[in-house]
Amino acid sequence: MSGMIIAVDGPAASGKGTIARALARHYGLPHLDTGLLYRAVAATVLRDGLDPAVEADAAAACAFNDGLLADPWLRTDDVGKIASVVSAHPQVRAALLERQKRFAGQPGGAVLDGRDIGTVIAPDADAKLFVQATPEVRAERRHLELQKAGLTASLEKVLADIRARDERDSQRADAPMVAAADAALLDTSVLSIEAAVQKAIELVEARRNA
Ligand SMILES: Nc1ncnc2c1ncn2[C@@H]1O[C@H](COP(=O)(O)OP(=O)(O)OP(=O)(O)O)[C@@H](O)[C@H]1O
Ligand SMILES: Nc1ccn([C@@H]2O[C@H](COP(=O)(O)O)[C@@H](O)[C@H]2O)c(=O)n1
Repeated sequence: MSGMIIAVDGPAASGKGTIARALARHYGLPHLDTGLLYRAVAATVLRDGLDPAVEADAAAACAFNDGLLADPWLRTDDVGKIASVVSAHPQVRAALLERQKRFAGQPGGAVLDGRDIGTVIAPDADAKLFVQATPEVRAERRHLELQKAGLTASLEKVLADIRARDERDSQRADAPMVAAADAALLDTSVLSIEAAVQKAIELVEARRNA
């Protein structure tokens, strides 16, 4: 289908990126992982020795080179943690807003995943999903991912980081992580990837046909 906008939000390691990519493949739509933009700002702050807690420093890092988006370093938990610090600054959110809205508004439609897609970036999206899973399940998934990458953080540390990130992302004043009032909730805690994707397609179809 052309022209459909699908918004996928949810906390860290809930599976929203996996689902968003699968929906994009299924419907033949372009996909934007908006978390990567905040990660690029965080990586620039770290690389340039700036202070992520200082809004002007984080805002200066928004002029990153797009080549950075392909750097695997951006996917690490250290960068993710700093991303959730810089993303709380209104100037950072404002600097990244237009780019995301343009992606969402392209004529053929799009799938975007993040924290504020259904509420701020694409409030008129055709279908909105809020993907959830318990913090314990999310920590296990992330821990497994880290183990596969040869890293050795303990499960307890990964869980503590996930809880801290949830707290920062949901409590910030500007565009906090929250399910849009018209989002369908999808809890993936006890679903395999295949079952979660199937459920996501069913929910999108239900919204399309509503
Ligand atoms: N339903 C599922 N069952 C088991 N593992 C899953 C499921 N969904 C995703 N995963 C795995 O959990 C990890 C996190 O998934 P994913 O990257 O999609 O989450 P995310 O919400 O986009 O995370 P982040 O916000 O940190 O980018 C990945 O290793 C993925 O393969
Ligand atoms: N729309 C978004 C997307 C992300 N963030 C912030 O970036 C951090 C990293 O995101 P990941 O999806 O790659 O884990 C995240 O913790 C948020 O702080 C955001 O604010 N809005």
